[in-house]
Amino acid sequence: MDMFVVKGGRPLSGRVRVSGAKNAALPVMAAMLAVDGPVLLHDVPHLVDVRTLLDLLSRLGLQQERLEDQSLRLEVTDTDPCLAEYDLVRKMRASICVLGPLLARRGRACVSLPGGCNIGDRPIDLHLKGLRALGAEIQIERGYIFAEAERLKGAHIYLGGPFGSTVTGTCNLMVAAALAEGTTTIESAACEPEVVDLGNFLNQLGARIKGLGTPFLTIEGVDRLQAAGPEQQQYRIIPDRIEAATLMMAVAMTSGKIELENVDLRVLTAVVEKLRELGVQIEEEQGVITVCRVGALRPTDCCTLPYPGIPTDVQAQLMALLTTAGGMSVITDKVFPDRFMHAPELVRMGAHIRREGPSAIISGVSQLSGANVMASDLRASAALVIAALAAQGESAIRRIYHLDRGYEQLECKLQQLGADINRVQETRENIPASLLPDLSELEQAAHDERLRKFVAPRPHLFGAQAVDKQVVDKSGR
Ligand SMILES: CC(=O)N[C@H]1[C@@H](OP(=O)(O)OP(=O)(O)OC[C@H]2O[C@@H](n3ccc(=O)[nH]c3=O)[C@H](O)[C@@H]2O)O[C@H](CO)[C@@H](O)[C@@H]1O
Ligand SMILES: C=C(OP(=O)(O)O)C(=O)O
Repeated sequence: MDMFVVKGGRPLSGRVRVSGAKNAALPVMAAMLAVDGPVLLHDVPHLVDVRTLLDLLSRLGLQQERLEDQSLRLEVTDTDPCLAEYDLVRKMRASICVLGPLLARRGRACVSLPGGCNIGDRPIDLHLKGLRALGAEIQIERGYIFAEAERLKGAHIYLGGPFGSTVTGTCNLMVAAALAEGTTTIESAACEPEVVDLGNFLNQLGARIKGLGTPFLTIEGVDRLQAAGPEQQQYRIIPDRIEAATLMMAVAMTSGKIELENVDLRVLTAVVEKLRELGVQIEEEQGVITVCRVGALRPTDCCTLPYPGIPTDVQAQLMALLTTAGGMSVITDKVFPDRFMHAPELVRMGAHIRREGPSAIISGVSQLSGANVMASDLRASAALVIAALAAQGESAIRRIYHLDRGYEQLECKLQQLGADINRVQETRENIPASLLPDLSELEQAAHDERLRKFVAPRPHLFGAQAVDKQVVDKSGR
């Protein structure tokens, strides 16, 4: 397993390009199961999630070819398979996006219940409700969804759940409805730019989806999805707004100045407004975004919401940033109210964070300090990286395989911006000495009255007297 070793305290500066969006690329790739003929996708990032989905899609009869660095040619060559096995599906949430295309194009699907980041409850009841409304027979047995339909039929679907709509659910239903007989209307559809990207992709291949980017979609079913000519055979994935926001927060936290290419600020309004409120300058000139922090960070209150609100996928990074804002901030996650696994890790670095239900109350400190920390999910990993870049001293961030699911070469991009961050194997030898207090340090501590009580139970360091005292205290005398 790999980990990052980060030496904090260097302001970021320079220019990098943001990659294509993971959460747009994955549903588009899955939708290819419903498409006849080849399509060349551009700006598909090199990510573990992309590789996992390609593995799954190849077992479902999709042939793939990486052409130039970021381009991927996909084409269905076998329409028989319909089984998406647990071993692959458990690794990522977006694998549930094969359900709609398989059902619509092949009439049957057997898909394991999906995995993904451990960020709270992630049911799929809305996906199933929508597919049932389109006429699918669905059962769940032994952890698998068994779905069947001769030809799906258009229907009216209300997709509102307790926390708003569903992103991957809307993706599944859009593909299913695109090939259904008749017209489907989806009320309370997700408006996220990644959903719009999938809709644009399907429309380019002959689908008739109207209302993209609004909560009310009208989808007129067609018989097939296929490129009408060479121009329609190519599609470019949108830039990753979450990666862009993460880099903006990294520069804000390290007081640097960077330039970002391949960013669409129009889909980042809520994030940009919030960062400006905190004291971050964000300007666009000729397609390049300049980000720099001016003065001390100000505290704020904020709430994650479905698009166009602040995305839950930047909540962890924003929390890292607010740990050093001067004053009290409150973050509430209205999409995943339990998505706070990063908070105790930030506390290891000296942050003051208290959890209150779906909120975290952050009391800003002047400086974080490097520590051993553990990534628990994709965006939590990014939050720890940001915090480590600004902390005093070195940090070791374990379990960065979570980060590799969704950030393309993040450490290389940060190195390009001047950060001292390295990927090393997770072994004891690779942990910075400053994070492994050695015996001589403890010996020194023994001479320091204030620290002595913390390390007293080591007989060979502190002598028999200290040990005796322990025994006496434990026995209650
Ligand atoms: C691969 C991908 O695109 N992942 C994103 C997608 O996940 P994903 O599509 O899994 O998230 P959803 O939009 O479905 O979930 C949003 C909320 O709806 C609830 N819900 C969802 C489905 C359902 O059937 N019933 C239900 O109650 C969930 O528990 C959650 O509280 O959107 C999330 C919310 O923007 C992001 O954090 C993820 O990065
Ligand atoms: C939560 C995320 O991914 P997934 O839905 O694949 O778990 C994410 O991209 O932040």
